[in-house]
Amino acid sequence: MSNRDAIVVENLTFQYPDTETPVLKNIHFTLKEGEVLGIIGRTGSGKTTLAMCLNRLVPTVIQGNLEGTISVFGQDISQRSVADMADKVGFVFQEPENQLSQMTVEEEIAFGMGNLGISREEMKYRIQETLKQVGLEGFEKRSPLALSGGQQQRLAIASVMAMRPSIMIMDEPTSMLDPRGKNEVYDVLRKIKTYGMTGVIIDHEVERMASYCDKILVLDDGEVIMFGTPKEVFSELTLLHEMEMNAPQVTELADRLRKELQIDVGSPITVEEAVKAFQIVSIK
Ligand SMILES: Nc1ncnc2c1ncn2[C@@H]1O[C@H](COP(=O)(O)OP(=O)(O)OP(=O)(O)O)[C@@H](O)[C@H]1O
Repeated sequence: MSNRDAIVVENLTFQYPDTETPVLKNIHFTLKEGEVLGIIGRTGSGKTTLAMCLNRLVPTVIQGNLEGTISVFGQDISQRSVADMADKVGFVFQEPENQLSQMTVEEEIAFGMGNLGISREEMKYRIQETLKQVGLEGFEKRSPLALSGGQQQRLAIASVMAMRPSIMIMDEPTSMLDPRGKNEVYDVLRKIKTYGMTGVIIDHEVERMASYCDKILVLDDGEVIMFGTPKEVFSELTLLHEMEMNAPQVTELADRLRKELQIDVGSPITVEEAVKAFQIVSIK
């Protein structure tokens, strides 16, 4: 992992024009290049607004009063337009149909690149490359509307990846999908991560986030309540429960085993960690 700061957010406060109080309050965090940040929090806590501040959708398209600074790879983005940010910060939305607008899969991937002035040859190369990365080779001539939900979301991811942004933001990319679709998308995200992608993902899937994310940020009523590794954040069960959130089920189970049966297996956050912890306890 690189030591370069990818995103630095300092004193970020944002208020929509028609609300009485800010929806984001004095937010601070730093994300290193190659890290993936997971943002969690109950509904209305400000997750989407925060994500949209990072690519300037807020406050340039969705307006309001923004204070504080956001730097992307050392550059203050306060004077940038959304178009200006497109090749630096890619955004994948919750509902793929809203993002897909073209007649064929290859046209869909070419569409975003078209705005960046990329040559035809390079576009052809990138279409093949990204289709391979998301497991949609052979689908070039298909209509995006004829794909399954998981395939559509992978196409939406491919069309953002083809623009080669340094940072990918994904706002609940699996919330509209069934378990199979969710698995397909996370399999792709894991693969992309191995290329050193810097990412920000909003999701309610704490099990998947525990193993996928490097850092977790917990938002509540516009404030950062916790920021740390998944282990640090998901070990704070009392705090999470106060905010009506849960840790991964294995962490919840370990907590109940300790409290109700006095069996201490620590605080595993993934099934793999839990299995190891149980092995140690059963050997003892
Ligand atoms: N354009 C807008 N104008 C005024 N208020 C807004 C606007 N968009 C969002 N809000 C309000 O800002 C708060 C934060 O909304 P936001 O969508 O960022 O939260 P969220 O954590 O992403 O929620 P969810 O999990 O439901 O998607 C909410 O109270 C919401 O009603």
